[in-house]
Amino acid sequence: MLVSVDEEELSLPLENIREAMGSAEGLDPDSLDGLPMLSELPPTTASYTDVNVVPEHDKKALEETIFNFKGEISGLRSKQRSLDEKRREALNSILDLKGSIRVFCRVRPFLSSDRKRIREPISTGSEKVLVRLAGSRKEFSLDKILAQEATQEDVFVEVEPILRSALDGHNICILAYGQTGTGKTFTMEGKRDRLGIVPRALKEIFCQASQDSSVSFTFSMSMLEVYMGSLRDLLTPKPSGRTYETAAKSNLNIQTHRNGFVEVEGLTDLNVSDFTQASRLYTKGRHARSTSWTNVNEASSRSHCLTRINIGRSGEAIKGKVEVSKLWMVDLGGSERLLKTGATGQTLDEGKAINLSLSALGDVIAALKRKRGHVPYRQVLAWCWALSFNFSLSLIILNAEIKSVMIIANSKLTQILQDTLGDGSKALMLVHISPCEEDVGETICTLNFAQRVRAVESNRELSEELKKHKEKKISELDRQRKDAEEEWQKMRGQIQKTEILLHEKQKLFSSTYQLFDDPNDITVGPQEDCREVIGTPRKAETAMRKNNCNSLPRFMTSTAASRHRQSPADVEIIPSRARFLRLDTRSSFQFSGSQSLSYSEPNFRTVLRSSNRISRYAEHNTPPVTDNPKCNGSDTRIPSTPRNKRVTPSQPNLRGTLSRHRRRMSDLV
Ligand SMILES: Nc1ncnc2c1ncn2[C@@H]1O[C@H](COP(=O)(O)OP(=O)(O)OP(=O)(O)O)[C@@H](O)[C@H]1O
Repeated sequence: MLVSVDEEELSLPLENIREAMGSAEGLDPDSLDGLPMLSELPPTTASYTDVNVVPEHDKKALEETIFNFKGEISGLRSKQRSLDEKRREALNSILDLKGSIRVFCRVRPFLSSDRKRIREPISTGSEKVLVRLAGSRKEFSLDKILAQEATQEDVFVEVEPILRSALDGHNICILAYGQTGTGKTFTMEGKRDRLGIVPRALKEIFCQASQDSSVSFTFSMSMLEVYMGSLRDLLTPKPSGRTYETAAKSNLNIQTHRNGFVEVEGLTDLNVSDFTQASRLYTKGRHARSTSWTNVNEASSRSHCLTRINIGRSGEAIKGKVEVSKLWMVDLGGSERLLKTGATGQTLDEGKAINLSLSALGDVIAALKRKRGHVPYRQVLAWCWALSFNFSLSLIILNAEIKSVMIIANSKLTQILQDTLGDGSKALMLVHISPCEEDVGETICTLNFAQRVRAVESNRELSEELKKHKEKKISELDRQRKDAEEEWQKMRGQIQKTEILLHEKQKLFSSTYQLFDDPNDITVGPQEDCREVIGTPRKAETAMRKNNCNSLPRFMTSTAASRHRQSPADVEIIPSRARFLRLDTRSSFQFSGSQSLSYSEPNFRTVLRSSNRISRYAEHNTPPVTDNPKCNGSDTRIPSTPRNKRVTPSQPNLRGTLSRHRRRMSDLV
């Protein structure tokens, strides 16, 4: 057998050859597409009489290239980590400067059922809302106003930075507050074609997590509802023989650990590894809530619905520690003015329950903003016991007990949220208002509440000079954050490209020298585009490895006997020890590590072709390297979820029933 080889080319690393060939044909040397097939390489001059004889120095060159690629990847990764650190610090400072509890206002557009007047009572600026009422005007300043025209996308853009902060390890709480029918559920859940914050956030966190290979993320999800003092688990499995109603009504206890960590005892907490799973659970939770709505009269707008994502972070970037943070997304019950409505009985109790819990929430947030020593998470509880005592003195024990049970239960909302409203956490409250004249009274109540939550900072109105200074600082930090993010993305692109080259070399090395992939080795291809597969990086990596492994033809994968010969210890030392492996361990199908070999023997040609096809197959099956893939939950398509499993709002016919249930208290007068 005669193989002709250019001896000089044998010592050239593959990328040099590629570069030379690429530039000769006007190709981008970085691109793998358009590379000539090995079979197309021109014949060379040197010749060997036996195919099994491959110069040792060529093997060394290949090993060195692999070694260098690994070094390059680890250097890039460490740069990426420090950039991520910079980005996190900048983002955190921005959020702190803007305020750790921010209040936005969204104005609902007019609905076809609304009576529209020529002169609208609400006018908006970027941070101000003006309300006209009987000849007087009242102005409210908030952090951001989302006018009637604001789309779901506009809302999500404002929420995005705080989500990033959740992945960075902070406890986060996003709350939708407002009068019944002003669009809280629309903002949080959305509609099929206009997804709300929760489904977008689920998509965004998995997408962002899949891009960060320096941290390993784990996610789990829970959903519950607070209705008239009972906590209802919305993801509990339905036990056979019991209606969901009975199963879900189990009253759960809240536990506060010494370190301040709050846990709802017995609450279903399910691991989720990708967006599809999470959205499936979210749909289940929403339906559970819907079911109870149809069965329990008036429960629709009389409850708070809470979705929690627990985020676990571990890995090199956080020095081997495991950190857990929480993201709460809350659709609060509708606030009502009880005196105006003149409601009685159950409706009055529900209204009181919601208003009390909302007022307790306002107290807690206001206290936190004032950075008071005592935060009244349980203030309502103390009050309730005093009330109960007084009443018992007056021998109205029964009445007092009923009231105290209700009040205790209502404070549960603030108890559950206490570790996401305290130090180091960040909260965003989206207050919703109606554009209608007849709702102006309730609109003012809502905006007063919003002002109260924001009161302390706005009372300390900064001077113009200080305001400018603050804005300058924020934009400077924002630039730093964006620069770090851009650099990080570039690094990511470089890592992906180097990983592809490394992977090719490793494959070439294994196929040539019959060594097998080291399971602990960096043998990943490019990271998958999160728009196609949204999962945790670890999962994506595993899938990629499997894919790579399966892409080898059978004769190139290890047999039981060869695995036995090649102990794991041998495999682990590919870069250092493999170069000393004897040539006689190679099979007759092996060829030199350098792809500059030309050949004339037909069998050899077949092997080379199949090897080349493998590499091309791998390229086609790995998603393209995107320099800056956009995660933004704005892409509302959910490609991989079957139609019947997609996140959808409540069924229209059910919605019809619900809207009848949604008795507006103002209509009861
Ligand atoms: N920004 C918006 N754009 C279009 N439609 C909206 C918007 N906001 C609310 N709506 C519509 O207004 C109606 C009431 O909204 P929604 O049910 O979200 O109110 P809510 O505040 O959640 O009420 P409740 O307190 O009873 O739960 C729905 O039909 C919804 O589609």
